[in-house]
Amino acid sequence: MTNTPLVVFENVVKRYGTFSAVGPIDFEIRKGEFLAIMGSSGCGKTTTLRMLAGLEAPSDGEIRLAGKRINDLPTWQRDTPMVWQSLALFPFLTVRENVEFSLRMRGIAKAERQQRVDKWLERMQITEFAERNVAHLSGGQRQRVALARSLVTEPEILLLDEPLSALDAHLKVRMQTVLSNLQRELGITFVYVTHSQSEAFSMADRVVIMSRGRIEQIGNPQEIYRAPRTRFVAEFLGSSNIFAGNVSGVDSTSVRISTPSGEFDVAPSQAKPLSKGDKATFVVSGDRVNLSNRPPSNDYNRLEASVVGEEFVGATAVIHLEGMAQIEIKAQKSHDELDQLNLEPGAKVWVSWRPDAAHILPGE
Ligand SMILES: Nc1ncnc2c1ncn2[C@@H]1O[C@H](COP(=O)(O)OP(=O)(O)OP(=O)(O)O)[C@@H](O)[C@H]1O
Repeated sequence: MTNTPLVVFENVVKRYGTFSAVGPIDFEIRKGEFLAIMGSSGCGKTTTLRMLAGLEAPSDGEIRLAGKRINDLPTWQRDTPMVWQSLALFPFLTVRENVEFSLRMRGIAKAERQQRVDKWLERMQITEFAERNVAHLSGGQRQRVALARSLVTEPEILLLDEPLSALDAHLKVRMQTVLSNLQRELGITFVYVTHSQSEAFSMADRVVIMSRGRIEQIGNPQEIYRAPRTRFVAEFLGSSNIFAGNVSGVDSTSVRISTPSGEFDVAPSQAKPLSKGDKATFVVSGDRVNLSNRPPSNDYNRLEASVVGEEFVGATAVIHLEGMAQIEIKAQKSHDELDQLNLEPGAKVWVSWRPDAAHILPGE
């Protein structure tokens, strides 16, 4: 992957009548990267991808591919093939004919077509099904045909719209590995739209998080997970311990924030320098809070809360608590740790955390 932008979205807006579905958005897609676009239903992910594919024209702004404006370039003149969840294979054609299709459309001679199709059938491990009708393949095999059909023209960029969402969990994970390996080996830019945090975070070099047609954050998975920019991103990632208030004091090592649930010290944020009186919102992830039935002996941030209930999540459990001013707190702990505590519903528990376990949301 390089830092050279292959695609640039500049002030791009898509309106349907008076409804603004996307934008304005500004972002770049780097050459050779695996970029995932994620967000909840209706946030504009597919519309963004369709604009890049040429299936929708932007209402405003400019999209550039390799430096050239492509707003009005028809789909068939751009090298931006797309793989959908439905795959859109031709049901009346064989695997070979499906893979060969776009080479035929480009007028490539028969001998070369055959050689390129054979290479891709082999690469996607579907040679043995070459003469079979695609209607008679399993979901995973059809996925491989769809990928071979898109990649046989060796495009610079491949667009994927929820390609794995119809597969069962096991096959999904297997196809994630196929996709990641393929992308790395080929060095082709992948733009991958998904609802799924685990898909986006396990495969992508960078993730774009969208909400209501706008970009909330763009960055690598670790950055986004450790340092969400906005309340939306924090909530989207399931980090539910969110405190909002006003800065009541600042020194070189911490910022004191006064909230309806108490006053807390938070490590200063380089992305958002704060002064007394400013509004501030911070998050503490559930796995970074400590629980105890007695007041903690350290001088960490603390608040008293009562137990609402317990939720089992495999090897850990999430304890739901409620503190002053109805603040909801979630603490994620191992079963061993929880065995030491009284967590009957209604029991009083002390919740504490270190100032550096909290993160100030710079976008709030
Ligand atoms: N052709 C259209 N006419 C009118 N509104 C549209 C059209 N296409 C999309 N929209 C609206 O634009 C918004 C964004 O849609 P889009 O399909 O891009 O969302 P999405 O994030 O991909 O959602 P999902 O994950 O459910 O597919 C939605 O509110 C949708 O209803």
